[in-house]
Amino acid sequence: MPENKKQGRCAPLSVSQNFLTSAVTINNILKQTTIGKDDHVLEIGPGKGHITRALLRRSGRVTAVELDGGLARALRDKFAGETNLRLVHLDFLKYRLPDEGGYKVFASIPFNRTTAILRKLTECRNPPEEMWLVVEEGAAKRFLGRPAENLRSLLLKPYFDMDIAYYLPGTVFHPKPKVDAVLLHLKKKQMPDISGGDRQAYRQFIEAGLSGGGQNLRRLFTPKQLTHILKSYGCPTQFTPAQLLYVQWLCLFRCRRDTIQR
Ligand SMILES: C[S@@+](CC[C@H](N)C(=O)[O-])C[C@H]1O[C@@H](n2cnc3c(N)ncnc32)[C@H](O)[C@@H]1O
Repeated sequence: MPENKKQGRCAPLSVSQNFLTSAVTINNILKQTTIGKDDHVLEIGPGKGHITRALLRRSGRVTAVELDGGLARALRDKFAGETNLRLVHLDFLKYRLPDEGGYKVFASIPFNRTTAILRKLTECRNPPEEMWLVVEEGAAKRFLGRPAENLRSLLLKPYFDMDIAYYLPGTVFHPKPKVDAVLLHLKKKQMPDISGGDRQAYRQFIEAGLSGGGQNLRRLFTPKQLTHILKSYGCPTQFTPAQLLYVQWLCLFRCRRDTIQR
């Protein structure tokens, strides 16, 4: 089922309208970033424009994509004459990201669209150099592979360094959401751990390896190979996929790829 759909319908916009209005909080979280006057920043879901205003002060130019018609109209009025701002009234999932050139993303995004938004940003042809996304704390931990690696964390880690840059209690939002939020930071790796040519094979390896409780992973290697690899890379000999760390998955993938190529 598509991430944003429940019983075939998109979740209503109203379920994710938690606005960050405090200028102090917004400035505190912006201080965690590298955003400066040379940067083009993409904001997803500007809402009432509190973050947009702070981004305009700090960056070179801002593109803000808002789905809600009423908010988009109010933003046009609020920022009339602002030449460094491009406002787009559109579903971000349908927005065409820049094909080339560097850009950064800073956004307090709708929690119910987190995975779809992150996939769009990280799986496109020209991902942002850096992203700071206000997301639900639980979701951020899953992307970081805490407490255990999972499909999403393992597909992100070859290409992005990730960390939690700031913790935001629910009380800083209006209305207060049911969960706490964090500022998730992703930085594109200059040298990805997986080359473009291996991307598809890596994805298939991870998908196969995570299913079947470790049996599928074992079937990809001879028992001798597996014993050797597990020992060399410090993996437990009786493992479940959830016990393996990202670096161990990476080593297993490389061994498998080299065996096939030999
Ligand atoms: C959690 S609110 C945050 C608003 C604002 N950034 C703030 O922090 O005050 C999410 C915003 O994203 C907008 N939004 C929801 N889904 C969207 C989508 N698919 N594309 C663009 N904007 C979306 C909502 O209308 C809302 O303005």
